[in-house]
Amino acid sequence: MDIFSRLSWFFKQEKRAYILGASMLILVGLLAGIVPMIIARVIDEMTNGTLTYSALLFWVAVVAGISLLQYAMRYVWRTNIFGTSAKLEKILRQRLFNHFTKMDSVFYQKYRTGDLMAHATNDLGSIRMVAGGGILTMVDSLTQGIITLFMMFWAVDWQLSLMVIIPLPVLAIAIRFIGKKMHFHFRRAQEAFSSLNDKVQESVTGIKVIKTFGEEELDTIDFNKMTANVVKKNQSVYFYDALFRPAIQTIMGICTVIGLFYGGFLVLEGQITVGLLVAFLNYITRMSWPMVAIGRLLNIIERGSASYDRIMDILKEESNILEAENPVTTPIDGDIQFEIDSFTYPQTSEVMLKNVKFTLPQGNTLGVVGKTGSGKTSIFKLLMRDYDQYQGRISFNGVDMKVYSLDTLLGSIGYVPQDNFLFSTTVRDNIRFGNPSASQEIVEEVARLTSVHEDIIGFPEGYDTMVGERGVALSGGQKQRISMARAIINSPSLLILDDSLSAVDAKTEEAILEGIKTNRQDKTTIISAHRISSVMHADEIIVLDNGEIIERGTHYELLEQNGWYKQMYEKQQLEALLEGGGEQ
Ligand SMILES: Nc1ncnc2c1ncn2[C@@H]1O[C@H](COP(=O)(O)OP(=O)(O)OP(=O)(O)O)[C@@H](O)[C@H]1O
Repeated sequence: MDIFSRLSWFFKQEKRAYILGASMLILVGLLAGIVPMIIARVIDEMTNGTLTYSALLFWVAVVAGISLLQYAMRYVWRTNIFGTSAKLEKILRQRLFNHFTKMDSVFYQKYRTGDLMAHATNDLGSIRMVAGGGILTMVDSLTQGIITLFMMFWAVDWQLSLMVIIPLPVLAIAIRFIGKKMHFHFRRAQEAFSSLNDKVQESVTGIKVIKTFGEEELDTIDFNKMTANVVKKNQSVYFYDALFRPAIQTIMGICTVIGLFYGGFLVLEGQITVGLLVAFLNYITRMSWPMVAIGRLLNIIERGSASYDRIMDILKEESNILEAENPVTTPIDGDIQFEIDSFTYPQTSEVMLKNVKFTLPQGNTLGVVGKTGSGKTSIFKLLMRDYDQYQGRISFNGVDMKVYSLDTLLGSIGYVPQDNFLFSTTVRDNIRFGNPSASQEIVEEVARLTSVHEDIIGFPEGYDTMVGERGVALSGGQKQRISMARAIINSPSLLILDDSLSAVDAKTEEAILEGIKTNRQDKTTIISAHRISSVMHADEIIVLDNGEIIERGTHYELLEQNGWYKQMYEKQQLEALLEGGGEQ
């Protein structure tokens, strides 16, 4: 029941709808409670021989009128209670989504995407059930139970009523027991089903890999095992489900037998009329719903509480990246000063960046090279404030980056990640994602700059071609170049190309770098790459190894240092020659 008080903020906010809905429910219950008494009266008049045609028509009209009235009232309570509960789901979903957009990398490392999706769907659905079906079940069963018991005790016979309700507590206990078992098995069946879902998703996404390894058969066996498991778990649910209704019917049957036996006796004794006995038997059948409802309500509450806890736990999570009190919102520009003494990823112990320091004057280009895992992307993550817990300082134009508002900071940086991601929309909208009102001319201009325009006009529908979630219809190089165009369209003060040229050939790479250079004369660019040709024209190049700068300088200075850079350069030159590309 605690969940109702925890949701009281919502019930207060929507009290009008709930009061109206609950009032209608109570009225429907009251009217339903009257009908058996009308039937009793008609039967008694029949048995007494006092029933006239007009009286019969009158009572039929009354019952029909009650049914119509109930129809209208049921419509009102449904729209009010169920309609309002959908609002709660919407409010929580918005809060959750808003929260997701504010959270930092640490949060996304802690929670798996699949789990977050499940919270945003299943958990919110369970909470909505509390505010909809839960409230309905509680008010309706209480009303129906109280009204029915009242009519049985007051309008029929209290002794007869007492005799009949004796088995009801047994029913309540049985329902609770079976309900608990069902809930337990239902949860296990759900878990099995969600694992099956994950499996299908993974298999479909990785189907190419599965096929190339010839693992279809094993994958199918795996899938069949999981399906069998889902069936097994569901069978347990059906087992208890099969006990549920018969248990209710049996106990209600016992109640009816007692009612008929003792009620018949009272009729013979002349203590109650036949009509009242019929009404009484009708009331007995009406008692089964409140019994069922107790079990159902407890289930709804249990699930809703667990879901509410999970959602609140997520909402309680705070981002480690906090906005400054009075953040600077003027666009960032000027020289970049990157002075990191040390940086360690949260939940790890190894220092990732050690003494990485560089100054990048506005308009210059910095090249970052180094072995895989040497820390190149880590530098970019810090520049984009993915992590704050480092020793050192990063400043733009002498102002600590933490002073800028996050929107300003990130709005001034164009980032092209290694694993470029395209949205499921047209090529055009992907390119102008950061500037939806950009004209076709501007879109084409940046597409030319990143050498992808010719490719796009060759697509079936040109710039209107739809791109799948991961751009399945496009080559890796095309995806890279579209992602680059998307980053460039806003002329960001700082452009970061994180190994973004790896899937394009040497000639295209040269054209793109040349385009960027002429287009971004007074803007700053950082390029990380495994191919030396991507960075050799930079104003400064740093070579990272194990999170430390081991060499730095211009291309020619680095060649003179005769270290890792020179070795890599010569190796790559040789490879290019062997491939027939020769000196670029
Ligand atoms: N979120 C994280 N938590 C813990 N360790 C991380 C995290 N992200 C990266 N690392 C580790 O930091 C190291 C450097 O990774 P980084 O991505 O900066 O390397 P990189 O030089 O960009 O590599 P590559 O050239 O392969 O892209 C790696 O050992 C990686 O495992």
